[in-house]
Amino acid sequence: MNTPQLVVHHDKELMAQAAAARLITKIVDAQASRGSASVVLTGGRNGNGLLAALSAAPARDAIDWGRLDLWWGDERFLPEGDPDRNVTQAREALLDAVPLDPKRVHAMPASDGPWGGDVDAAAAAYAEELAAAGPETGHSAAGAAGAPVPSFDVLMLGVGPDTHVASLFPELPAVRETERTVVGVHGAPKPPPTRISLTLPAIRAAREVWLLAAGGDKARAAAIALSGAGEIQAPAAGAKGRARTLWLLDDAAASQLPRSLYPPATP
Ligand SMILES: O=C(O)[C@H](O)[C@@H](O)[C@H](O)[C@H](O)COP(=O)(O)O
Repeated sequence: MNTPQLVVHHDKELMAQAAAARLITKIVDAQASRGSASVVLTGGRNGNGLLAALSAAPARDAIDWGRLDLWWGDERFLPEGDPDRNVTQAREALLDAVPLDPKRVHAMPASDGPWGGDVDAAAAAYAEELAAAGPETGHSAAGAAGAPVPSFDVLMLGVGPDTHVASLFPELPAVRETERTVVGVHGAPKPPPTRISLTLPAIRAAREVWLLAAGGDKARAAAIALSGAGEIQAPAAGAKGRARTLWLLDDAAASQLPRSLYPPATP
């Protein structure tokens, strides 16, 4: 598995703008070489900041919005339209302003959807939707194959102060999952307690995984995850892309990284 690369920006606004520019280029290149692109969005302030920066970016419409598939890394299991749902926040930050193909916007189920309050059934349905779209097979750390998921071009993840990514929290059952690609999460320490999440095998099927961490409250998490911690204790440590793993940080989030990692050595 590849070694994470680090890019540190001065502050969170610059990080969001630079990450948005990077994402535009990535999507445009994928569309040029494969006809379409697939991106996995994350919830949280850092992910929404990136979407807002993308919305304001002059090069925004270099993207062919009708040939973009959007998926989610996790969702807060709440009713459709709830302001705390990740998809609601993404729509406000960007999605409502661009001409996406609604069939390619793969929101995770809501708690008032066809599966009602059964989060495990809702998670299984999302796994089926991924399998129907996906040629790739998820790979766990142990190499066991999960159900297929698409070969996402970019999968973004916010990083929590406790090193969680998506809704994979340290030591909880979801982070130990090696077969299923999507799971229901019960008792999450970050509200709301009931969530849907991709698992590490599904995340690791992505070509590129980008971890977004801005702010001093992320400094300890970044230092732990990048210093060889195990993925059960530090889920962010297990989030790696097949071709590339990129940590996008600001100065505050990079402030506790070991000197061997940052700043890079000069020749
Ligand atoms: O639904 C969620 O809550 C998330 O997807 C979660 O994993 C989030 O990305 C991190 O907690 C970072 O959130 P911030 O960027 O707001 O710190």
